[in-house]
Amino acid sequence: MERQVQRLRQAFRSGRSRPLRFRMQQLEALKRMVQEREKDILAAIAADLRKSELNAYSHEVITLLGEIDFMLANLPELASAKPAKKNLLTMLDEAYVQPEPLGVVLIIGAWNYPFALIMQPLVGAIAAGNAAIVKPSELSENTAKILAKLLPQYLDQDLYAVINGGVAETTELLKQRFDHILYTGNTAVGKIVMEAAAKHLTPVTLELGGKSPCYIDRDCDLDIACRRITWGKYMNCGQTCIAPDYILCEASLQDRIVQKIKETVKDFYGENIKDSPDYERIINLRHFKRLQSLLEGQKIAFGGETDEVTRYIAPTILTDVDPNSKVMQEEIFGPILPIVSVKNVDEAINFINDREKPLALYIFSHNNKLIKRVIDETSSGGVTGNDVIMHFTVNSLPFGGVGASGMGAYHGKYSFDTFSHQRPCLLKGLKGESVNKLRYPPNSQSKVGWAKFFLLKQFNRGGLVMLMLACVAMVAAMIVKKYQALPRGNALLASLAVHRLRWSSKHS
Ligand SMILES: NC(=O)C1=CN([C@@H]2O[C@H](COP(=O)(O)OP(=O)(O)OC[C@H]3O[C@@H](n4cnc5c(N)ncnc54)[C@H](O)[C@@H]3O)[C@@H](O)[C@H]2O)C=CC1
Ligand SMILES: CC(C)=CCC/C(C)=C/CC/C(C)=C/C(=O)O
Repeated sequence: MERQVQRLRQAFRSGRSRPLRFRMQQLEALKRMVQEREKDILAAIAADLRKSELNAYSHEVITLLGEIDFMLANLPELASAKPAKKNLLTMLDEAYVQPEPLGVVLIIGAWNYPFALIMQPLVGAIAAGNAAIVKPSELSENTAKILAKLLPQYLDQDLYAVINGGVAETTELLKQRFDHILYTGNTAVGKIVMEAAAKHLTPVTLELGGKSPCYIDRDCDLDIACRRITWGKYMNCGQTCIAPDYILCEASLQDRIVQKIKETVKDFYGENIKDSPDYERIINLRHFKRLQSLLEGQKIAFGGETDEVTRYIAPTILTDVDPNSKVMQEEIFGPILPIVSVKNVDEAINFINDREKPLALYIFSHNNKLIKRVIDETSSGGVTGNDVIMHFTVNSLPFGGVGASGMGAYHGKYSFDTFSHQRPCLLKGLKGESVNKLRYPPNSQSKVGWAKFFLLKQFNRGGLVMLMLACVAMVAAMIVKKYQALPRGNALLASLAVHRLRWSSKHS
């Protein structure tokens, strides 16, 4: 592994990944890979999650293609140097922020959207000019294999590599030095990743999980709310990091919500859910058993059927759920939807704030003021009002967690920024030493006064133009009069002195 990382580092050092033309070529190649090998990719995802090819395309390919197209269209602008505001001391210099690639980055993916969670960050890493190693989840082994087969066929093999394996291989990989690590997965492993990264002072983006609450207000269209919640909760069999984890509502709404979700499930998946091509399965036996254990002792208002052989768990709703029960202590990550009663929105806000900051928060209400209030008085990675999941699809929004649900963000511009260093550059000429004397020893009260004036004085555009005109006029007048009493440069200081005196009297 050490040699593999070194090989990538050498390729990065050659500078090959930096030119925009190269980055665009690699992104085009990635797009070609997705288009030409679509069937193989969808078949791999389908095999891992018993997902229909149509759903695999909707869940994992559409947003990826959008991300690639965004980068292709915006890369020149994203990668360009951005001029920076200057102060009086650097007025004549060049100041700008130049994004630069970080180096060799590591992307570790999770199994629940095994293709998208590797490919979307990879798009950002390539766009920003890095070399990258990707480590797909071993639990979604078919997708891991197809990534290892296809990526080297389409991308530069010295700059981008796939390493497959489980805990042992990832542990070994994490001993290597990277310039950034983006990890997607559970919080416990997130801590392991961060600890390993700390040994090399490597920055991390942690895309973790958590329990994303969904508050349904009394003043709401329950038909629409329940249809949207049913879609977001049961898609991918509840194995979505931003699925609504549980519902908070007034007790009087509970039965109507159950009834409407029940009807929607029938509309979506038919009478025999097991036969629906749109309903997935639990990834493995460990997770299946974990989910089964969450049902113990609960009041099952709908669903609850399980089948160990096929790892099927029916869309399930639990009512009158005790906030202290097991199902409310851990992220569910399966098709089980608890409803917890609260008296009103104040109690809902307190309920949310009493727990770890979630990855997503959903609020359904006709009342926009109420939605804004819940947003203002809580914290979460992201929010969607009157829908679920959809903020993930807007690539102008940063996607990521806060607190226990993660750190850093990606998607669109934010992916580019995550994998870039914003390098401040100030290019000065070698003239102007008379002004520079102000910062050279020996120091004096007068020099401090001048330094304060130059660095702290705020000019608006008009003020700056007036000051410059005043300086030019004074210098011109002095030249005309052949006024030589002050050495060159000090003439400029003299013109500024008038301003400084006025300013100092206000700020001393
Ligand atoms: N914020 C986000 O964007 C997303 C977050 N998630 C979260 O991920 C979780 C589900 O994923 P997991 O079951 O964790 O997926 P997982 O079991 O696939 O693990 C994630 C990655 O960590 C690696 N890994 C596992 N144990 C490790 C160890 N001891 N040391 C080093 N590496 C190790 C795995 O090889 C894998 O590549 C949920 O909590 C979910 O909410 C999932 C998808 C997106
Ligand atoms: C057609 C349509 C709008 C599909 C939505 C697809 C979507 C947002 C899937 C979630 C993808 C994802 C990677 C989730 C996660 O991180 O768990």
